[in-house]
Amino acid sequence: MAEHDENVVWHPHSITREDRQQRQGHRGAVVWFTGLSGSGKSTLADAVEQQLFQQGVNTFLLDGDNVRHGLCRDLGFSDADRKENIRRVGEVAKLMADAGLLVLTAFISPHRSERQMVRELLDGDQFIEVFVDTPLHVCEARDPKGLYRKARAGELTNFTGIDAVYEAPEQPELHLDGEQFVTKLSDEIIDLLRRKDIIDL
Ligand SMILES: Nc1ncnc2c1ncn2[C@@H]1O[C@H](COP(=O)(O)OS(=O)(=O)O)[C@@H](OP(=O)(O)O)[C@H]1O
Ligand SMILES: Nc1ncnc2c1ncn2[C@@H]1O[C@H](COP(=O)(O)OP(=O)(O)O)[C@@H](O)[C@H]1O
Repeated sequence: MAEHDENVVWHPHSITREDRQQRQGHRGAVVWFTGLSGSGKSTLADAVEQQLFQQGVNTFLLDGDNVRHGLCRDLGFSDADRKENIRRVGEVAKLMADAGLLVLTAFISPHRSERQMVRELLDGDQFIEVFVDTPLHVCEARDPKGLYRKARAGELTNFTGIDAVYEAPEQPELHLDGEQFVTKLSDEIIDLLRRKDIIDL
């Protein structure tokens, strides 16, 4: 892949992130959900987005399943492809957060190094890592898409938690017990966003 071109120069713009935040009444940030397939990332991100949207926050939800139909349709599930998936999503999330949106992302993002890469793309308090910690046996029992069954049957390889690694976050901003009720978990997230002064609802 082509590296950064030294002949391409960054162009400063007159309207700043602060200008946008002032108009919108809240800060731009990225709430980054990570966890096994079936842990509840999409469900939770959707619940949080609904609450925030109804309160007038400008939100956007980037979801692995959806992004892989478009922006990342050329990528599979090798380590290299997952890394590129997260790199692209991280860059898009950053652009959206700079535009003032409260971005929610729901990607397995199994590797610490890639989550760290996204963290470093953003300002310190703009990246909120939420670990949806649901035990593998619970995710496997839920199996809403039948993918664990296929992985166990050997019909699907490189499946996270079965024959591909999931590296749990060591110091996430929020560590959630994914077996609790969705309403309780989404309240915990909204509380954190308030405490961090990202929203003021
Ligand atoms: N091999 C393998 N491993 C894991 N997941 C797989 C695989 N193949 C397909 N799927 C489906 O793709 C969804 C995960 O995509 P992500 O973009 O979130 O993955 S990653 O962050 O790049 O690891 C994931 O969605 P979620 O269940 O919502 O997590 C699966 O439905
Ligand atoms: N907190 C929860 N308690 C019980 N079931 C849940 C919870 N969160 C999600 N689920 C269910 O688990 C399944 C997987 O959730 P999903 O949000 O698709 O996970 P992910 O996006 O991490 O793959 C779905 O059937 C969903 O309804």
